[in-house]
Order: sequence, then C-alpha cells, then structure tokens
Amino acid sequence: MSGAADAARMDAVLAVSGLTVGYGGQVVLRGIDLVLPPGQWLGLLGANGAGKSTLLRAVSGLVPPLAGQVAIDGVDVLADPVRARRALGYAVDPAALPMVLSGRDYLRLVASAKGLARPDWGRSDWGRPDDWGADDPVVVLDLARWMDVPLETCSLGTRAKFAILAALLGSPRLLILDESLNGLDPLAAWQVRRIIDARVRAGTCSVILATHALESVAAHCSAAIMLEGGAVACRWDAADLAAARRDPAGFGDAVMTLLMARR
Ligand SMILES: Nc1ncnc2c1ncn2[C@@H]1O[C@H](COP(=O)(O)OP(=O)(O)OP(=O)(O)O)[C@@H](O)[C@H]1O
Repeated sequence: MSGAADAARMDAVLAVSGLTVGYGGQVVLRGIDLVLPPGQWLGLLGANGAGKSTLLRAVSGLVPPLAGQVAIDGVDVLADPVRARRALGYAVDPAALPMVLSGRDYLRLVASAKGLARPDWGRSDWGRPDDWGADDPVVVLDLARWMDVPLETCSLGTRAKFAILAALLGSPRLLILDESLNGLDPLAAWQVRRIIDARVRAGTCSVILATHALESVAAHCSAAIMLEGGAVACRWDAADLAAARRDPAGFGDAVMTLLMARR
C-alpha cells in the first residue's frame, strides 16, 4: 500500500479492508475494501440481498467477520468493540426496533450502551445546542407525546425519528442511516438533514446512507458504492455525484442499466 493510501486510512472515519462475512458457512460479503474520510456522505446501493445490511452489521460489530478488518475512527471494531461503538451511531431500520420498549426507554438503552456519562441524556449529548435551535431535539422532531408509548404503537415515521435520535446520541463520528429517511414527513426529513449536514460540513461526522432511493444519493452523497453479490460492483466519486446532482434522471438510468446487466 502507498504512503498516501496509508495516510488516508489513518485519518479515515471508517476503514474496511478485505472484509469477508458469512452466515452459517455461506459467504455473503467478499473482500470489501472501503475508506470513508471525515465530512462525507457515502451512498450504499445494491439490489435486494446484495449484502448492504450485512456490511452495516459487520461494520457495527454485530456480525463477526470471517476475514478482514474494520476500524471506526481508528479503533478496531473486533479488538475494542466498546470504544468503537462510542464513535458509531447506527439508525437501525425502523422495522427492526425493539417494539415493546417506549421511545424513551429505547433512547435510554442506546445512551447506556454508548456509555454516556449520565443515566439519562441532556441536550449536549445530541451535539452542539446551536444545531437544534431553541428547542430540545425531542420537541424539534415532534416526539414529546410519543416518548412513553410502546414503539409498536408508533407510526413508521415516528419510529424512524426515534432510530435517528438514538443514533445521534453522543455525536458519533460515523453515522449509519439504513433506509432511515424514508418514512419521515417533509419537515422532519428537512430538520434531520439540516442537522446532519452541519456536522458533515464541519468535518465532525461522516454518513453511510443505505437506501434504494437513488434521488437521495444523487442529492446528498459525495461518494457512493454499489454492492452486487457481496462485492463492490461500482464506485462513484465526488465528480460523478456532482454530475448526478445536475442530472438525477441520468444517474437513475445508469444505475438501472447496471442492475439489469447483472441479473
Ligand atoms: N441472519 C441471516 N442468516 C442467514 N442469511 C442471511 C441473514 N441475513 C441476511 N442473509 C443473507 O445474506 C444475503 C445478503 O442479505 P442482506 O440483508 O445483507 O442484503 P441487503 O442488500 O441489505 O438486502 P435488502 O435491500 O433486501 O435489505 C442474502 O442472501 C440474505 O438472504
């Protein structure tokens, strides 16, 4: 590896090398290499079953790899999972939340798993107060009246808001959004993007946006990859994504062509 590549890995918010993952002896991800620098939105694309969620689970330390390494903010996920997890915010698919818990209890659970200093949370645990304006994040996302009912009785979008708020606790260096923006109403989606964008622009956070919504990738991401059969089939850089913003329909057509060619 060159000196420049070594330096990029050292500074990276996420460095993945040779990552191979399987379930019950069946290999699902094959030798993934990925470097995510600070201050970037990375789009993660791929057909159903391509391996996106598996990659996110392996990055989060939820699935042990068969081979390869994952480091979040320079911390090896296998060697020091507790410290690595503090640098990570994983907004799980709203359908995968623990439905019997209330939103408040889910936030408490995540705060405790991240080792936040207090048993509950304070505004500063969600980043700079300026990010949120005058109100508490719970109020900004219109969640106050849903805090104490089971998540199973919340709408999809309300669950998505809790998943995102939990992920933002502790101001993580790496934020993973797994189809998280889909169910949000336009105002909530705008608030969430505004807050995350401020962190990305300040270089304090990078985001992986796993989604089937190609227009979101064209609109927000400065890099993207597409998985196919558990390997990286295509990469887009900042110039490619700038072109995609000018011509989102053309970007969509190009992705469709790739997906159809690989069937
Ligand atoms: N817990 C599991 N046990 C066994 N196989 C699994 C498990 N989870 C996923 N797989 C398999 O791994 C492969 C990749 O699945 P994964 O969920 O990572 O894909 P994905 O790209 O996230 O798909 P989608 O877009 O449908 O969410 C699929 O073949 C799937 O059947």
